[in-house]
Amino acid sequence: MSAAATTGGRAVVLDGRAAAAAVKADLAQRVAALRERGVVPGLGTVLVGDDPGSATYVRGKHRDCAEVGIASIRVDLPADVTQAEVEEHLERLNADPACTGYIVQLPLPAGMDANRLLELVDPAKDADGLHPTNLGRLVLRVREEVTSPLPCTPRGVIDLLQRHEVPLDGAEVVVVGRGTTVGRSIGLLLTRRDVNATVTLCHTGTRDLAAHLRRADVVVAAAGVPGIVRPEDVKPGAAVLDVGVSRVVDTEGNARLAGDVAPGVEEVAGWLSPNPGGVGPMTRALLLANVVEAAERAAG
Ligand SMILES: Nc1nc2c(c(=O)[nH]1)N[C@@H](CN(C=O)c1ccc(C(=O)N[C@@H](CCC(=O)O)C(=O)O)cc1)CN2
Ligand SMILES: [Mg+2]
Repeated sequence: MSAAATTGGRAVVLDGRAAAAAVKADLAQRVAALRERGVVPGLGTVLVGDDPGSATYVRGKHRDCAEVGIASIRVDLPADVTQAEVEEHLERLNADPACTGYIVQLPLPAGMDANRLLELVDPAKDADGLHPTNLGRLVLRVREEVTSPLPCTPRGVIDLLQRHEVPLDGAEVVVVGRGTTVGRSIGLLLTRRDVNATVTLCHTGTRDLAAHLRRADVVVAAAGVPGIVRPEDVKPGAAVLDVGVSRVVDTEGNARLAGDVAPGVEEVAGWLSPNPGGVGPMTRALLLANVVEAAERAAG
């Protein structure tokens, strides 16, 4: 990406909206080519309960699908649906030829066994790249091309860094947070031989987070803890990606969303992916990429 927008501080913005638009423009052409061959990629979403954030993200996914020509299948279920009923819906999506990929929106209501549901997704239709078979393939394939779906947010983080030519070969990457969608798997991608970074995964049990952050060339902040990455802990010139998001209520009772990166980091970092406008749009774009790639593989 050539235009080097800045954050108002010294850091160059890792602009996820612009990068996602480029990814989607490429996908739209590939979808058109598939459609010419009679293949229509279709994304299914399974949303359980009434979490407003999750509902917004799912709506956004279907808007994205319409933008690139992917068909949409929505399964919206009430919060009191049983585990067995959700599992039946997944079996239906597994069997439905119109659905070439699908996701189970996370988090699920308390009491639901999310891991069991993720394991029920047909690995060939696993648009989130979170099925154990696909994560296992990533573990095995350190050198050769991975031809199974990859986790969307980690893929988006690396794509965003590479588009801005942030050096990763031999770089010290510190990931903060060990959640399912980012922290647990991003090291598997960053340590593949074609990327070749060194990765430290920090979490709530890490004794001295600041010491890890201070030597990082790249920080991936995905803890969901507002402001956990402070300017005084960032190495000058480092790349910082603000992935985590939390809802905070200020002293006047107004709710707002807050990222994991504290104000002032833009004065120290060399690159900064903002929140919003950084990794979030890339997560959505790479989800579409997984759907298109699955349809291309199925079409042969
Ligand atoms: N099954 C999944 N569940 C969840 C995932 C996931 O990848 N798969 N990630 C998050 C939620 N998420 C997608 O599902 C997601 C969150 C936020 C954004 C985003 O683009 N955010 C914007 C800001 C909000 C907005 O403008 O609407 C941004 O960062 O600019 C995309 C995807 C947890 N669950
Ligand atoms: Mg973002």
